[in-house]
Amino acid sequence: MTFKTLDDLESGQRVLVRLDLNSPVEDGEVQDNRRFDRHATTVKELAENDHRVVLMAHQGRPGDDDFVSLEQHADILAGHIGMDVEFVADTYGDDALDAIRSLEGGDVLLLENTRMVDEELPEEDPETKAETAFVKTLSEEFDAYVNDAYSAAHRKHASLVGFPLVLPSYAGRVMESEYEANSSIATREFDGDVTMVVGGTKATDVIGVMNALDEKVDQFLLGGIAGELFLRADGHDVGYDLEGMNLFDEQWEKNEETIRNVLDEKGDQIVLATDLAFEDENDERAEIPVASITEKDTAYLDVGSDTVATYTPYIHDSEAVFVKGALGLFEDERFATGTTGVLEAIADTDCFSVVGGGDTSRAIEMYGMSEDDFSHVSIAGGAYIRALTGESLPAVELLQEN
Ligand SMILES: Nc1ncnc2c1ncn2[C@@H]1O[C@H](COP(=O)(O)OP(=O)(O)OP(=O)(O)O)[C@@H](O)[C@H]1O
Ligand SMILES: O=C(O)[C@H](O)COP(=O)(O)O
Repeated sequence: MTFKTLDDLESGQRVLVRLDLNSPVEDGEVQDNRRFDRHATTVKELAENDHRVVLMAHQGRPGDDDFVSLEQHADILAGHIGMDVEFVADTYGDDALDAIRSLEGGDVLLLENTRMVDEELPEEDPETKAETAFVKTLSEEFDAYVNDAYSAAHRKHASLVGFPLVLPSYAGRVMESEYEANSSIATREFDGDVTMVVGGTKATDVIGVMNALDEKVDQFLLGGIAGELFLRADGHDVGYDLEGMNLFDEQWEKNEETIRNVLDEKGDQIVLATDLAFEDENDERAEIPVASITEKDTAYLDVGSDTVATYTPYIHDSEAVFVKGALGLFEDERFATGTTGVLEAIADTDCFSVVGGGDTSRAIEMYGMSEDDFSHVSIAGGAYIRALTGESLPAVELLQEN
């Protein structure tokens, strides 16, 4: 491990901890999710080592519906660690400082949403962030900084890159495990086949992964919105926006040439869906072979069962399988077959497997699978894709320099 961890942290200190508790919010209700459960390990360990633990996190983006206070997050987190989590609706003002100074060893306090601080969001160099009033004021109150927010590590925000320049810094347990697993595709050598399952909504994610990993990966199995755009490039009447949709055509305009080039250059490594699923006149799942599609008149919401049957042998014959992005609208049970079919094929083997993508990894718990069926289930999305493509994660690099 190339950074200091909690094993290196003397007990009984004043510790400022950055988590990523960014969660789905439905009608103002913050939804519990695996991020709370994973970060609870770090928080509990710090409290049990008699530290005065102060937590920072963000929720949503200013102006978005999910941009809310962290008050609910404190209660959800408390439920996961089985301890009180005090909340103060302030980040670095007098209320926050008073709350911080009144803590005793083993206490846990959550500060307000970091994105309510003007200096937090602009992506700036760590040196600039270290000079902000936010970082300078808070860092005076602490002996150490712990960054556990791997899934936000691609952001050059003050709470992520400002503190490591002014406080001794350590990786939390989530940071450790996510870094280890997500960098493994780049750092580990596999004797057998390596397979990547790539889907989801963003063609640029799929293109980035293929361009970065074509030397490492033997086959890319495609699905989702991105997979349909590759089918469109392959000459099929799919991957088009129908009335009222905005999933395909804008991406196609921006990426057509790149998609065609990737398909030409890496075609022997790319496996496309052989059939797709849609909602029939009875609102039920129906499937159609891609070769039989001759009209641009249907919205396809999943890859079909024949595609799963085609993809399964690749997975069974692989030493390592990495997943990024869902193969269908898995949130609707009728269109979960592609995503769950592939995940079950992975679970059936003892290959090294990493499942990533904030939305995709939710499919595991939604459909009764266990995280233990996989080597690692990442809670990161954008950060995971950057790890796979070898792009920098500024907050991780700063921990390594500390
Ligand atoms: N054919 C499809 N039609 C509509 N939605 C789809 C389809 N295929 C996949 N999706 C959607 O793609 C989403 C997952 O893709 P996304 O690009 O968000 O990847 P992720 O890695 O899971 O998330 P993130 O990158 O945001 O962490 C799912 O929520 C799913 O509903
Ligand atoms: O949920 C996430 O992907 C991370 O928390 C990053 O959130 P952001 O994309 O709003 O920076």
